This record gives sequence, structure tokens and C-alpha cells, in this order.
Amino acid sequence: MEQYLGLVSETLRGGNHKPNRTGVDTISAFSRHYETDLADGYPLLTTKKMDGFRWKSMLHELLWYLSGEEHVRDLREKTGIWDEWADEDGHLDTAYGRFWRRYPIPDEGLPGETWAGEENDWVNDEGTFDQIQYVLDQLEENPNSRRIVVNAWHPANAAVSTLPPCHYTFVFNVQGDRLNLHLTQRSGDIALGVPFNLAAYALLLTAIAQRTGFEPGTFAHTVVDAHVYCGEGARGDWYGDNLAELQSRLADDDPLDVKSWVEAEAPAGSTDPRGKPYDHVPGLLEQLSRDPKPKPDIDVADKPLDALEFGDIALSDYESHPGLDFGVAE
Ligand SMILES: Nc1nc(=O)c2c([nH]1)NC[C@@H]1CN(c3ccc(C(=O)N[C@@H](CCC(=O)O)C(=O)O)cc3)CN21
Ligand SMILES: O=c1ccn([C@H]2C[C@H](O)[C@@H](COP(=O)(O)O)O2)c(=O)[nH]1
Repeated sequence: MEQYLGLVSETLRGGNHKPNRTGVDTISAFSRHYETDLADGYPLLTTKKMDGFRWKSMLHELLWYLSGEEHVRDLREKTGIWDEWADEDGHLDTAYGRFWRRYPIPDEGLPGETWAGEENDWVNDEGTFDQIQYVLDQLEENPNSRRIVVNAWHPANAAVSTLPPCHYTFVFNVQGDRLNLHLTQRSGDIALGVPFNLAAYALLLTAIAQRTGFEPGTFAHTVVDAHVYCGEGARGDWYGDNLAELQSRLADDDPLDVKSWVEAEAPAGSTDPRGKPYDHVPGLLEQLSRDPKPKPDIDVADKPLDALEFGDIALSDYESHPGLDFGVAE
């Protein structure tokens, strides 16, 4: 997927050095956007290995969102990617699936407000709102609607949550026989999170198009704070002091030469508890030197969305460059 390499390159070339709550600094750029047409294939990255355990983690994560569970008890049997953020009982102060499937409806609104009631398919028995059911119904009954929005952002939760949703809203839009999806992400870890995020939403678009009789169309992705983690302590400071030089080298030199320069000049970097580097720049420069391979295909079983299981989604014709290790800044 060339567009991903564009996102990496734009962020490194045009970004600013930006410390943040994690203690691992970033090179960060504002409001990056790309689009990919699913008619050309499924956009799983090929410039690093994304099948095997990474594919499994991504797929279990998406099925977990669709399940609407607010705990990770089942998910953590399959992948550890959310463990650090859960408490002992597996509860997670995060919003994705829970708000997709059970967005709170106020008991009593203010005078003059109207709220959907239980006569609608998309209001659950407990009096919450199922946004995915609403999308499916609208695409059947009212496909030209410009209001087919799913929102995982609840201000009163986000203000106090330890990890408010990163990819927090998406809009479905029909053009002819094609169903498109636009995702807005407030904060995107380009090396680790974004490859999972784009794979998950492109899959969600494929599955929902199939359920509603549309062709999967364009996946469009806006990342408001698009960032590359570049290390903690002296390593992060070094990027702050040397960003102009890094950026001028990136404009003129081969990415692998820039990588060798970073490795020769920057103070030693640290790793996360799993031994993976917090500095994502060398790995991404390696990735920039690789040519994308042909896009793979994806097959989703013809079943209701809520009946989909892990084995119902098959990736085929996937070929990739070797995997890359990136540490998770917490
Ligand atoms: N700094 C940061 N980046 C993220 O992408 C991120 C967070 N924090 N916090 C919340 C979630 C958790 N996410 C994660 C967490 C870990 C991996 C990760 O370690 N990925 C490995 C594969 C690990 C596996 O599949 O078991 C990778 O190489 O992609 C990916 C996304 C995405 N989110
Ligand atoms: O799906 C996800 C989840 C998280 N991220 C990244 C984006 C940031 O690097 C961190 C979250 O930190 P905030 O301080 O809350 O922005 O996790 C991602 O890219 N994709």
C-alpha cells in the first residue's frame, strides 16, 4: 500500500519534535489523509509481515469491537495487545465496541429534545443505542443518507478515561453501487497502531458492503496527530536537536543511508519490556526502502455480521517483506 509509505514519509519529512504523556517522544504531523480503493485489493501492508500473529491480533480485535464487550476476558485469550490497559478483572476503560453497540441514551433529555425509543430496531432492551444496527438498517432503507455515522467518542467518558478512543468516528457514504467509509482518528501511532487500524476498517467496510449489497469502495483515513515514536530520554532529545538535519537528509538521500546515519549518530535507544525499540524511525526507514507487493484478497463468509467468527475471514495471495519490531509507548 503505497499510501502508507506516503504517510510515513510525510510525517518524518514535515513533522515536529513533540514530547507527550508517554515519555517516549514523537515526530508528529497535523491532519494527514490518504485513501485506498478496495476494488484494487485489500490494503493490508506488504512492506512488513502482517499475517500470522499480527493478522490474528487484528482480526480478534475487530471481532471484539463488534461484540460490544467492555472487558477483555475473551480477547486476552487470543492476543495480549490490550492487556496493559485492562484491570485485574479484564475491564478496560475504553470505548470502541461498547459505544459502537451500546451508546448511552439519556434517561431524561432536556425539554424539546427527541431521542430514539424502543420501537426502533437499533435501541437495545437496556435502553442503549446500537450504532452498527443503525448503519445496517440505513444502508438498506435509506442508502443516500449523509448521516450514517458511528461515534465512539463520549465527552464525559473521554475526559476521564485512561485511554480515550483513538479512531473515534467513521462515516459510511454510498456513491452509485459503491459503499465508502471515512475514518477519523485523533491520534495515530504510525508504526504500530495505524497498520492495524487500516486493516480493521477496510475489513469492516468489506463485511458491511457485503451484508448490504454494495461493492466495497474507498477507505479514506484522516489522522489528526499522525506520529512516529522516536525514543525516550537522550534518544528522544537527539531527534529534537537534529530534526532539521534528518529532514534535509530525507529529502535527498536513500532511506537506508539515513537509517545508517541515525544509527551512527544517535545515542543508544531503549526498548519496551518485550525488548522492542521505542525508536520507530530506523524500522520505518527500512520500510520506506521496500517496494510494496501486490495487494492480497480477503474473503468474508456470507453470514450476519454478529455471527462472524475468526474462521469466517480468509486472507489469500498475501506476500510480504519480513516483519519489523516496534515497542509500545504506554
Ligand atoms: N503507543 C501506542 N500505540 C498503539 O498503537 C496503541 C496504544 N499505544 N495503546 C492502545 C492500543 C493497543 N494497540 C496495540 C498494542 C500493541 C500492538 C503490538 O504490539 N503489535 C505488534 C504485534 C503484537 C501481537 O500481535 O501480539 C506488531 O508488531 O504490530 C499493536 C497495537 C494499539 N494501541
Ligand atoms: O487503535 C489505536 C489505538 C491507539 N493508538 C495510539 C495513538 C497514540 O500513540 C496512543 C494513544 O495515546 P493518546 O495520548 O491517547 O493519543 O495509541 C493508535 O494509533 N491506534
